[in-house]
Amino acid sequence: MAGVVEELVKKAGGCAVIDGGFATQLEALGADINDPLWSAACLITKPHLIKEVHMQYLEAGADVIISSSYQATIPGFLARGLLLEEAEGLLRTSVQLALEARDEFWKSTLRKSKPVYNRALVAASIGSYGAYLADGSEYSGSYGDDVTAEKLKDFHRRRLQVLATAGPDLIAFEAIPNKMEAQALVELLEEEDIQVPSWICFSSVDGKHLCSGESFGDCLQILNASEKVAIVGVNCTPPQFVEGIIREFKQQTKKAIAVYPNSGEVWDGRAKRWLPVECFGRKSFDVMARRWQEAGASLVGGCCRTTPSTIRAVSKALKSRNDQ
Ligand SMILES: C[S+](C)CC[C@H](N)C(=O)O
Ligand SMILES: N[C@@H](CCS)C(=O)O
Ligand SMILES: [Zn+2]
Repeated sequence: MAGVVEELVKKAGGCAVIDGGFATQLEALGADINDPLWSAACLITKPHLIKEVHMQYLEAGADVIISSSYQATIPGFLARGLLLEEAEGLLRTSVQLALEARDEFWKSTLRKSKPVYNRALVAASIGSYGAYLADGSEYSGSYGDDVTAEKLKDFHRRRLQVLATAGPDLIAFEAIPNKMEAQALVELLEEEDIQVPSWICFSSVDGKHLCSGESFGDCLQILNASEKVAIVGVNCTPPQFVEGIIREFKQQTKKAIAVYPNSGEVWDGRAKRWLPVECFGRKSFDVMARRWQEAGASLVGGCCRTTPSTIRAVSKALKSRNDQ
């Protein structure tokens, strides 16, 4: 584990808390994210809401907050009519807003007599190529025959460079749905010699494979070989699968494991809405978070359709255990 993460996990008593659904909470605050840029549209239209969401997750007890750049891509911003410098500026803004929220929150916490929080880390989010396509392929892993690892590296390269130099503590590659993209990211981290420690989290729809149907074990072998990857895990995956996934990861890797599942609802990529298939709320997350820690996760949080109240419950469950 990278030093900075190791220190945080230790301070958090063995399991650090990641924030919850970022886009979900932006919507709850009134943002319209029905947009090809999804939550990243708010970098243009409503940056104050982005900071507000970060503040709410910090207040809820998050030890790690994830920036608003999941679907912020240079081609996406160019298609919106922005200039290259503007697009790169918005990527930097996404990290800046999270850093500002972290620093302001930490300053206000230090003024309180009994600190119950840790100084949070900021992870710069990088969503998959499928997230950019906005066609549901981040949950199928099917990018078509013309997409190669080289093409994926070229897609990710400049955004990674810009975000890595914007001052985050971590880079968070989120909801990676297939092996080719995992391989491309590991190669890119080496080629660009990125010094900021990374996590790479996969998405899964069946709890046994990546969304593409490929094996976790094969992908973990690729990640295990890279010193640039500090943490591996799953996100935006139904929570009922997470305990089994942690147990499988434990057999396949020595790296720290992060899990931050969604609520169990399923994204309909065509209709662009969540289907309430089986929805787990904060009460279930409270119980499950303890089991995930016992199974070996070092970082636990929530993804889409989880909220600050979910994260408050997770934080309470994990931190109260440490006080015993
Ligand atoms: C994590 S999914 C719900 C993100 C949204 C998707 N990439 C889209 O733009 O439709
Ligand atoms: N960090 C992103 C991940 C979406 S899958 C969010 O929470 O909106
Ligand atoms: Zn998600």
